[in-house]
Amino acid sequence: MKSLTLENLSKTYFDPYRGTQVTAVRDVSLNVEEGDFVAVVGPSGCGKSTILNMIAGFIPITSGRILVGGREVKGPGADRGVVFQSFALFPWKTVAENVTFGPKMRGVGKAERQRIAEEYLALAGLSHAADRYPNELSGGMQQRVGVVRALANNPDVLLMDEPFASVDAQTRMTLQEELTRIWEQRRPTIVFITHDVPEAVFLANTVVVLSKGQVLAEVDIPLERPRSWDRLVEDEAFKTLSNKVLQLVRSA
Ligand SMILES: Nc1ncnc2c1ncn2[C@@H]1O[C@H](COP(=O)(O)OP(=O)(O)OP(=O)(O)O)[C@@H](O)[C@H]1O
Repeated sequence: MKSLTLENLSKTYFDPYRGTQVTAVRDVSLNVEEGDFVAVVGPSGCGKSTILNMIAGFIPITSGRILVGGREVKGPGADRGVVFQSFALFPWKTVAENVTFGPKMRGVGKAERQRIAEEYLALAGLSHAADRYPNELSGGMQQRVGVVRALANNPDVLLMDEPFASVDAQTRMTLQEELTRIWEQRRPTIVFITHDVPEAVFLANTVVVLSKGQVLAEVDIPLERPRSWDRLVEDEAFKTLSNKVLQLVRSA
């Protein structure tokens, strides 16, 4: 795992309807320490996905720099793993084969792939589903496979764009608890994008609030770990922090 640094990052799109340039991200600087967990929130259109897509290397940056472990990155790379809300597991591959697809592409041998599958499926509580196919899994299980598939590539930074937005509320809370547990065990460097303020506060060490493409605030979340909804739902510090972030988002 490595640190992630954004230096004066900006992105301008050409809007074909208006025939003008639109600045989606303006001069964003951010430092995510190695092994840190940062959530990014903000109203629709504030530039969250644009920032994540630039970090992933999926879209070119207009100006500024992105550094992973102090080294400037340009374009996509296996050093940055990405988990989206809707992503495709390979339907013709089993869960274990999906998880080890990246290692296989990198030339990792069969025995080692077997070990990786066992390790990561156990991490996600999915050992029993190793030989199933994606269409035999619930939505929540598919999201779990997506998360460990990204982790099995051993990325320096894990980028997550609303990965739990499409599952029901109950499953979503379970996935959030599992992600914090996995983060505590493995300490991947995570940037997690979400609309959902309680989700951001529950998961992260720092919540970054974006407004109109700029960083409005960085809020520290010094809540104890391990975090569970049973405990935090009635926790005064959690409520106070969530309200603080919510007010910032509403003012954004
Ligand atoms: N390909 C594009 N071409 C032109 N404008 C774009 C493009 N992609 C995004 N934008 C504009 O850039 C701004 C930021 O969009 P972005 O999708 O990054 O916001 P967001 O915070 O992720 O929104 P949401 O929460 O709704 O997904 C918006 O004004 C959007 O309309």
